[in-house]
Amino acid sequence: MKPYLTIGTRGSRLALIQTRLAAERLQQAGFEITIKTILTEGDRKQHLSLRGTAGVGLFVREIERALLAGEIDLAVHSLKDLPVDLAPGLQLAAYLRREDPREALLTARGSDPVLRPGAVIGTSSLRRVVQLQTLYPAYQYREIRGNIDTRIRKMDQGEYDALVLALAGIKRLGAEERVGRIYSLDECLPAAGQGIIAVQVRADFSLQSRLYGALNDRAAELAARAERQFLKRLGGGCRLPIGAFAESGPDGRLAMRGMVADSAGTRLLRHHMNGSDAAPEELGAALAEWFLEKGIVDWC
Ligand SMILES: NCc1[nH]cc(CCC(=O)O)c1CC(=O)O
Repeated sequence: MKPYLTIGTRGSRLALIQTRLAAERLQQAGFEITIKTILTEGDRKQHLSLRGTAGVGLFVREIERALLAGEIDLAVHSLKDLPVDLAPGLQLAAYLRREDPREALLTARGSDPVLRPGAVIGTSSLRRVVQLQTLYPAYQYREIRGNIDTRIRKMDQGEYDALVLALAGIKRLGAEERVGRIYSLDECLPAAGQGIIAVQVRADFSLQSRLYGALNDRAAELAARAERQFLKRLGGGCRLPIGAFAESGPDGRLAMRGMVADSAGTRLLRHHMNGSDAAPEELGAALAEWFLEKGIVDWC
C-alpha cells in the first residue's frame, strides 16, 4: 500500500484542527499526509438557515464527491454533521476518541453565567432550544449562523448575550475561557455523534483496516454506531429535534439515552435503555422503537 494519503476536509479552523489530530496519528503510523481543504455548500451558505432537511449533508456532499473521484483518500468529519446515509460506495473506517459531548453556555466574559431575564441566547439548534427553554424560560433563544469563531465575534459585538455550543468544538479551538457553564446530560442531550471525529473512505479493506488500527477508539465507535442507528430508525425525512448519547460501561454494557421533541418543544420525551457492546446497532434501534411506539411520527 502506498504510504501517501491525501486527507480532505472543510477549511474552517475547527475542521483543520480536527484533521491535524488525525493526520498526526497517521504520520506516527508511517503515512505521509497531504491535507486538502474543500469548500462545501454549507461553507458558502453560512448565512442561511440550516434548520430542517435543507441542512442535511450540506457540509459533506462535495467532500464525498472528491472521495469518490479519487481526489482525496480519506475525509475527516465531525460525526454529527454526517447524514446517516453516506454516499453509496463510502464507509466510515475509524472514530477518534470522543471529546466531551456536553453543551456549554458561552458568555462574553466567560466567568459570569448569570444572565438578566430576557437575555438573548444564540443557537442554531432546535434540539438545544426545546431542552433548555423549559429549564431556563426567562431567556430568549435566537438563531445564529456561521462557524464557531464567527458566532463568538457576533456575541462580542453585542448581538447576543450568550451562546450555546458543543463543548467539544470549544475545547478543540482552545476557547474554554469563554465557558460560563456546562449543561449536564440530564439538562441537554447532545446530537448523535457530538464530540466524535469520523474518518470516511472508499470501500478498500486494506486501507480501512490500517486506518482502524491507527486511529480507532473502541468506545467512540460503539457510541457512534448506537447513536447513528437510533437516528436512522427515527429518520425517514421528518426532522424532529433529537438527542442521543451512548456510553460503554463495565462488563460489556452499553447504556444509552434518547430525547425526541416536537419542533415547538411542547411535547418532549426522554428514555434510556441498556444493551450490549456486542450489538450497538441493536440498542440504538430498540431505543428508537420505544419512541416510535409513543407515536412521535404524528409530531412531524
Ligand atoms: N453543527 C456544527 C458543529 N459540528 C461539530 C461541532 C462541534 C464539535 C463536535 O460536536 O464534534 C459543531 C459546532 C457546535 O455544534 O457547537
